[in-house]
Amino acid sequence: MTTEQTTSPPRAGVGIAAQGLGQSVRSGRQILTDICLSIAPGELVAIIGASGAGKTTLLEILAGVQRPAAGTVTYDGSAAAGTIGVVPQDDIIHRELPLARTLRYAARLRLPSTTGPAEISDRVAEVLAELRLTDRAATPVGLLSGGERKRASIAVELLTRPGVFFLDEPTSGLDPAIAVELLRLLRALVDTGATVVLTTHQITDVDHCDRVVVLTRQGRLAFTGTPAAAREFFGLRSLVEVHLRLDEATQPAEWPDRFAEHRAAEQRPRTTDDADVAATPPWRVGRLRQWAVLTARNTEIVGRNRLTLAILLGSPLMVLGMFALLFRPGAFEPTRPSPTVTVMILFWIAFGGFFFGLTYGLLQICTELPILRRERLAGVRLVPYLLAKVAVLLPLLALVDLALLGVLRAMARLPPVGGTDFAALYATLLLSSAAALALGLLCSAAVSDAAQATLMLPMLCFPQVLFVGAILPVPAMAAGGQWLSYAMSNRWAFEGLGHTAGVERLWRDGGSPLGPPLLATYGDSFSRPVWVDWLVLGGFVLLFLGAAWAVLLRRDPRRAS
Ligand SMILES: Nc1ncnc2c1ncn2[C@@H]1O[C@H](COP(=O)(O)OP(=O)(O)OP(=O)(O)O)[C@@H](O)[C@H]1O
Repeated sequence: MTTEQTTSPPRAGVGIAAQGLGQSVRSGRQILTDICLSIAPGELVAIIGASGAGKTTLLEILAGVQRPAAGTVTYDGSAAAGTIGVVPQDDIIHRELPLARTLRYAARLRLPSTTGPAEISDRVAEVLAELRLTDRAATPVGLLSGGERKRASIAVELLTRPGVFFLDEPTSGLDPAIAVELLRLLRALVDTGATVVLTTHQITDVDHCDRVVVLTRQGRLAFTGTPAAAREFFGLRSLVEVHLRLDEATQPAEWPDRFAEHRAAEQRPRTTDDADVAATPPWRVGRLRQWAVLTARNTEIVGRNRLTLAILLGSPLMVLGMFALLFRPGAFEPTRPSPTVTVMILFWIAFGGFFFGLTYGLLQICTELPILRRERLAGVRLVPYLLAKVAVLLPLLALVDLALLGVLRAMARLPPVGGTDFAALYATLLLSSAAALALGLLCSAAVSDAAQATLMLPMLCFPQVLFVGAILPVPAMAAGGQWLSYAMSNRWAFEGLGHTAGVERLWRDGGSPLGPPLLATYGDSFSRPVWVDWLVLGGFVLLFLGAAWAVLLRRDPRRAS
């Protein structure tokens, strides 16, 4: 296999030293205690231990994904990790795109901005060849086999030629032959100078490694050294029985204590202080380029997923059809208006804009949180990430809002307003959709999965129906309801639409006896200049996007101890 390629600089393996690592969870339970270990540059290392022993936690701390509650990790003697590759357990790259496209986007997000398109193509081709995926380049990621997907996931990280790779259970779920092939691949990476650290449940994987780190069930270090030394230390012919041997201990600290004594007698291992290779300084792609790449990728994902696109555009059209069937024409006819119908038309248009925006945003983030988490490690920032969502979805919303207003006006369900007023109606509806989109993104950032997001939908919609002031006018609400109505973006959209549609004049001066009493009930709901409604709706957009940013920042594992 080709390992060193023409366009890539040689890789420098990174030495890692962990001192006194400890981690605890919210309940206060200690899940890792006083882990001290040293990994030399260019070693292939397996972390093993029973389920729940803390393997993933240790890997994430070593990779800088989690902050330890105690202790330090240094890379070649420095606290800065340089360029590292983290390959999580789940297959977390977008499944819709062909593999080569996925890698191109990943490269544009990870490589320095000065890297030109030809260089990116070369790098992607190199990585595909290195991971023996060249013939799968045009296959959508979702159609790759489990082993190929795992290699694809490694390929994403290989693009930057990191000096150290961390892989969480790379062989889990793979058949033994594919697992061995993957381990050989990792060995080939090590042979090019990289340091590779992985967790595994497959004890046979350890035989392919230079070093094994054994954790007890209590998250203590029972051993670190070569697999042969581990067999000798535990008095085993095969490490397959290592968990049984650990469980024979009468005290949780028995093996860690024995190992501490053994280590004290052993020669001092090569530590990172001895290391002579500096980690590559990390670079970060600029915000604007990140936004452009993410927007292009989102657009391509939406475009390739025809069914999603059909639902995104088709469901508003269905709603539009329902409105056309529900409302008779001529409710805004000045000589014979139907005041109660005008309220309903304006309210349902406002609610339609809100609902489309909300549903567009609600599944956007929660369905790709692991991808975001991974890309955050590669330097992706949250502002470009959120704005790239808006950049793709807002034009679609602009299209459906325009269709909604245009068709209803053409079918005489709206007043025959001129160009300026139509533009004002459109601006109100689009801002309302944008606020709802931002609210959807916020909720999507706050939940853990699509099921929770879907459950939130009624909770978000009900108040935007009840407290908007359409079904029950704001002056007729209880005091609490009146206060709550200020927080409903839909209220400002409904009242803004009503102002531009001229309902006050229509009810007061139109030919319906129902108009004046209705106007008395609604008070001055529609008398505000529409730009005030626009300002408020714009404020909601910023508020919800800001809150989504804050929530995502809080969820960043590197902030948690
Ligand atoms: N955020 C968290 N909150 C509460 N408990 C946690 C959290 N993260 C991990 N744990 C607990 O810490 C322990 C170690 O978890 P970890 O995932 O590191 O173990 P593991 O050895 O990788 O397990 P497995 O082999 O089953 O994947 C487990 O008991 C787990 O339930």
